[in-house]
Amino acid sequence: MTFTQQLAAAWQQNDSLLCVGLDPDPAKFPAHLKGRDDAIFEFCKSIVDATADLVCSFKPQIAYFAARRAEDQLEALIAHIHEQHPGVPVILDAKRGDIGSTAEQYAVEAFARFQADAVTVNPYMGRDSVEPYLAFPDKGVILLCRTSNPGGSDLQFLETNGEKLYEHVARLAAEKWNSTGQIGLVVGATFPAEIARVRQIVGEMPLLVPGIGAQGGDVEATVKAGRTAAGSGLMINSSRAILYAGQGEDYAEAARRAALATRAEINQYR
Ligand SMILES: O=c1ccn([C@@H]2O[C@H](COP(=O)(O)O)[C@@H](O)[C@H]2O)c(=O)[nH]1
Repeated sequence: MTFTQQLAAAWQQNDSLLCVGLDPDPAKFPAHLKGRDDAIFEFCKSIVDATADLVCSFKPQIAYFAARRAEDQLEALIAHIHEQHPGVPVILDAKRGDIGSTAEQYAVEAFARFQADAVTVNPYMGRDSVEPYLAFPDKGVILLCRTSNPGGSDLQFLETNGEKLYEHVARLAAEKWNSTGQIGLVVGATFPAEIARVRQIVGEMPLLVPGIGAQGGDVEATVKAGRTAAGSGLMINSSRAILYAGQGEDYAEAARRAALATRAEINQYR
């Protein structure tokens, strides 16, 4: 099954457009996990097991694992998701971007080493920097388009040939680079008008939308701007607001409650 097919099945199976982001920060872990060698894996595994029936995808952010020399725990976590929750696709948030020969190695890292179903990629270096990921035909490639951070406007809002750079990225992705149907785009929930514009340009293409929860993006505006005619098309990411909904030993139950509430809020506007 391809990433796109898996995602469509998860949208339906779990009645969910929610993507839970796995950004494990040991400083925020409950006391009973602190000091354990496998704390990152254990923390994320409990969150995954408590929310897997409520999400359309999981999105581990590689920096949180690499910063702690915990890539082995990331590998184990993704393997756990595939074994225990096989319908839920994993998007590795790595935001890679480099010349083709190096991109080939990044693609192997994401898809062969970590066994991710999709990876985030920075398209700034152009088509040949994206192609090595597309050589893995079952995998998704999610390009940064209009990011959720305020500084994203510094470059993404520059005018080029009568349109903004993020619009150009969306158009390139939809009209020139996506002949295999593997591409999706990142568009921040903090900019609903731009989500609507991107949806206009790219048709039904899946959009990964971070920025609700801790970054304050408006759920109603996000869903209304980005949903497809079928009421899906979105992976709306929330990381900190779900992961750290509780601080005690019952943190996974608190995460489940937060995920349930977020899914319900999203579904209200589909
Ligand atoms: O434009 C972007 C692209 C990626 N991210 C990532 O999403 C999560 C957001 O975490 P929250 O805790 O829900 O704010 C994080 O991993 C970012 O690296 C983004 O926020 N914006």
